[in-house]
Amino acid sequence: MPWIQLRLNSNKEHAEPLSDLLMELGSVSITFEDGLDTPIFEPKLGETPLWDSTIVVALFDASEDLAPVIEQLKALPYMPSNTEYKVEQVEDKDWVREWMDSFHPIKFGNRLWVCPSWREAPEPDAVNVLLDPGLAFGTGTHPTTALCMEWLDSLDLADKQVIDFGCGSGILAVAALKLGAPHAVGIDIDYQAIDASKENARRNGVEDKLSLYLPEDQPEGIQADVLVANILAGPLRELAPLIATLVKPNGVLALSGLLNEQAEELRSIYSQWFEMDAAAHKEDWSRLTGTRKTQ
Ligand SMILES: C[S@@+](CC[C@H](N)C(=O)[O-])C[C@H]1O[C@@H](n2cnc3c(N)ncnc32)[C@H](O)[C@@H]1O
Repeated sequence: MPWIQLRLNSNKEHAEPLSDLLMELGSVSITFEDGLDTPIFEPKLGETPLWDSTIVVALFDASEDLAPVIEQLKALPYMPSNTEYKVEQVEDKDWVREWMDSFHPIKFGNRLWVCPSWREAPEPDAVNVLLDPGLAFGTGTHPTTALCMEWLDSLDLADKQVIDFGCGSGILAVAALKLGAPHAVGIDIDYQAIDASKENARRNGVEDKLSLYLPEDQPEGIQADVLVANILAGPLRELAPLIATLVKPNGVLALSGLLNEQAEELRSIYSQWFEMDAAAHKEDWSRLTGTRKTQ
């Protein structure tokens, strides 16, 4: 179906009421874009923080006449008189198909591959994780995930219990299981991540070896030989004492999701419980690893 979109500049205060009005006026979807390249890195779950300069983009069926819509917007008391109302044709594409075409197998370290579930594995005898991320984060294309996958690939996971804290699509837990870990626990605050992880474990034939929990359901006293947490600096800072208790003495951990400038602070916090190694970097992102002290 062909589409048109109306694009206009707004701000933090007015973007939401404008969005509500545009939906009432027939828009089928609204997107907010950053008007001034001021990225928001760590929004809380369920929150949609907006930028001081927010571009509102409203999608309409191409048969809609946008002139009366624009007239109603112009009449709003808070709409600046110099607002530009840009009407654009939207190229008609199969967006799911487009995304699927752009997602290719990726190799991490020496033996580990992530293959989209709809593609053939380039090395059938390698350790292949078949993945469909669904609505959850974790395709392997992001540097924070890649840093964790490379670390897992470098470990001998035979006999090792693994915790994937912030499991998203389950990519790290499933990779650990396919690399030989006998059991893994995935924990995430987002139930869509729990669903996606379950499905990816099933797709890879390791569902019997993966236990998944929302944090409130996590059993007391669980501990792992290997813990990987790719969840951004804020939660890693807040959860440090808890994460430390989840790792056995002499167990190892990897922390990812840190910007390079955040690594030193996190390294110092986790040094209370872990002998920390030098950070590894990929683009703007760092990974910290360490070994749990025995006391
Ligand atoms: C960056 S994604 C990582 C997903 C996947 N592990 C990967 O490496 O690609 C972070 C995940 O952590 C989850 N998360 C964020 N804060 C959390 C918390 N306090 N406890 C558990 N999970 C959390 C998010 O819901 C999200 O799925």
